[in-house]
Amino acid sequence: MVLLSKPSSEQYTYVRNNMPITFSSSIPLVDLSKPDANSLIVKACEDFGFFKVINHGIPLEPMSQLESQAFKFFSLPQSEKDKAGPANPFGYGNKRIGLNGDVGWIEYLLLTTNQEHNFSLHGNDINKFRCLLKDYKSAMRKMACEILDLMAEGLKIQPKNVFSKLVMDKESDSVFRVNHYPACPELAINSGENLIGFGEHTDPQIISILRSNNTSGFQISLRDGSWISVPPDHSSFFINVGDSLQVMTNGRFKSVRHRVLANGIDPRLSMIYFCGPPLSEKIAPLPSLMKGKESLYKEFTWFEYKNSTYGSRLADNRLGNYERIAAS
Ligand SMILES: C=C1C[C@]23C[C@H]1CC[C@H]2[C@@]12CCC[C@@](C)(C(=O)O1)[C@H]2[C@@H]3C(=O)O
Ligand SMILES: O=C(O)CCC(=O)C(=O)O
Ligand SMILES: [Fe+2]
Repeated sequence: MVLLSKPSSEQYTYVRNNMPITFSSSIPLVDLSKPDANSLIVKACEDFGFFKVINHGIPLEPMSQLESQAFKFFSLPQSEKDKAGPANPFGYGNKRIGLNGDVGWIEYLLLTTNQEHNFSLHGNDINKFRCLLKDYKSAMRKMACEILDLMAEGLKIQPKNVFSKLVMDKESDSVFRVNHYPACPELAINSGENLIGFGEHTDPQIISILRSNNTSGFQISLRDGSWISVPPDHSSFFINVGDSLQVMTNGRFKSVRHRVLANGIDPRLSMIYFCGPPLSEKIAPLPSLMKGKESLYKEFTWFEYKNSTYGSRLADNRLGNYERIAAS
């Protein structure tokens, strides 16, 4: 890894990564139309904290339209995009992620899921963009619930909606994010190098549902600490286990560390639906999963955890502060 300082007025330092990239074919695949989906989901969450979903029943066409609208927004002049910012907490953000100095080769829109945003996205097709966003968000919420119900089924716990009810709740604190990793002509000259687009982290929520265009860059970290690239597939969804689900399963599922490398040649566009519980929800292991064991975590609400994430750096082990040290 070498540090690349951008000349000119940009004071950001990007991490260049020229480690060889390993594409993996071993990423767990869940066919939602098959009866074994529930047990495959559980196995994938235990082994990887990550899986790919096919036969989800969500039509490609509206997703492609939403993708084009998003590309159109990101191709506006910088001054126009900045009018929708800063992403604090919602809106357009550029290069900076979070509040504590993390940067990446990225620009993004951070949006609520239960109300329409009041900032202007762009002139002409604003109604179309809004409409596509609204439909996509409700499709994601529905799919999240289906997956979470299968998860409870696979774990053989009752009621079936223990997880999904948190996302269905009208107070659910879910977030939607559209990420754009632009082409970078300067970088493209040195082929084989990458910039950190989105630095490594775990998602703090229950699960996140990711869909991207056909550009690679997304990587997950395996249990042995190695990184593998996830082959992109614009017609499938990828599910990340988040920190909250790790806690609710008392560590049986582990949240997956992931990151995005930008190759500088092909722009990447991804959309992520982060399934969050209501702010007042206590995040604690489900009694049915404790099997007489102690909780590995101190008790906290989603509000407390979310606040603590805003005080952290992207790569921090945020759950570390909430781990209960076993009495010896
Ligand atoms: C360094 C960051 C950036 C944070 C907050 C803090 C720690 C966790 C990050 C994320 C990661 C997942 C999506 C997001 C929306 C979230 O919920 O947690 C991100 C958020 C942000 O981009 O604002
Ligand atoms: O943009 C992507 O593909 C993933 C980004 C990500 O991990 C996030 O926004 O939390
Ligand atoms: Fe993430």
